[in-house]
Amino acid sequence: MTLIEVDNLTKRFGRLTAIHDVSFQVGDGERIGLFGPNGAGKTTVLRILATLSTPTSGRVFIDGRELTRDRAAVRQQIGVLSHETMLYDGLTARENLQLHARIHHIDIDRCDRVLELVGLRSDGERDPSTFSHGMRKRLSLARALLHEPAVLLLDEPYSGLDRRSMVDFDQILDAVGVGTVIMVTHDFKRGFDFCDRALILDAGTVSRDVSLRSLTSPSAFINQYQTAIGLEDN
Ligand SMILES: Nc1ncnc2c1ncn2[C@@H]1O[C@H](COP(=O)(O)OP(=O)(O)OP(=O)(O)O)[C@@H](O)[C@H]1O
Repeated sequence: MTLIEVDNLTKRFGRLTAIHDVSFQVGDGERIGLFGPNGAGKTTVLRILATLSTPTSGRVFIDGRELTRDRAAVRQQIGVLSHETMLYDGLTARENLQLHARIHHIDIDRCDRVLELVGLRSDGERDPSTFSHGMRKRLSLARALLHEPAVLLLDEPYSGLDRRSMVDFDQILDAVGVGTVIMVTHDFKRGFDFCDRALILDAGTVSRDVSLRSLTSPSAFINQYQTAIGLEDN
């Protein structure tokens, strides 16, 4: 079943066309990686899906609802982990979640449940400013998961994480069981391991749609990536 449908999405910033005529579909339960060189338009696509940016033209449907018309309903369906951790220092980790829960009318009991899920239950009384980068990222993930979204949008979730923390992060996502994930990443190995499919963007368009499950190794994917973005093999 198709959960997300992206139709001919274009976004212009003044005279710059960041993405042009981007179309793809995402099935319920699919994990999609958005790959591409710097400036290819990955974050622009993700921000539109996250309702943080409005497309110049084109449409996005999530579970049959058109994103710009039904923004509030769409927001119920998505959880977003962006570059900025969006945490309030000065509040404890638990209070950060409780504030978010109150604003969005989410059962307050969910806060301890998600703290547990991301392995921070015993750190709930700490101020996140005292957390490591990996812990802050996990707390942000907890916040994104509070309302039990059907779709998780992740912008470079592995950046700044060491190998151990990356593995922990993937294990948390597996344990949480969020069905549908779209992640922007420059990490071929982790993206290959985690995602079912890769969309390779180049200069604002989808250059290639790759089924990762049909490939045997990350290097096979990297070969396809290099061809898709016009890089010669050396
Ligand atoms: N708010 C903005 N105002 C003007 N130009 C923007 C804005 N946001 C993005 N752009 C431009 O749109 C293009 C696509 O940017 P985007 O951030 O989507 O690329 P990206 O693939 O995510 O790149 P990176 O891998 O470097 O994060 C770039 O040329 C960028 O400079």
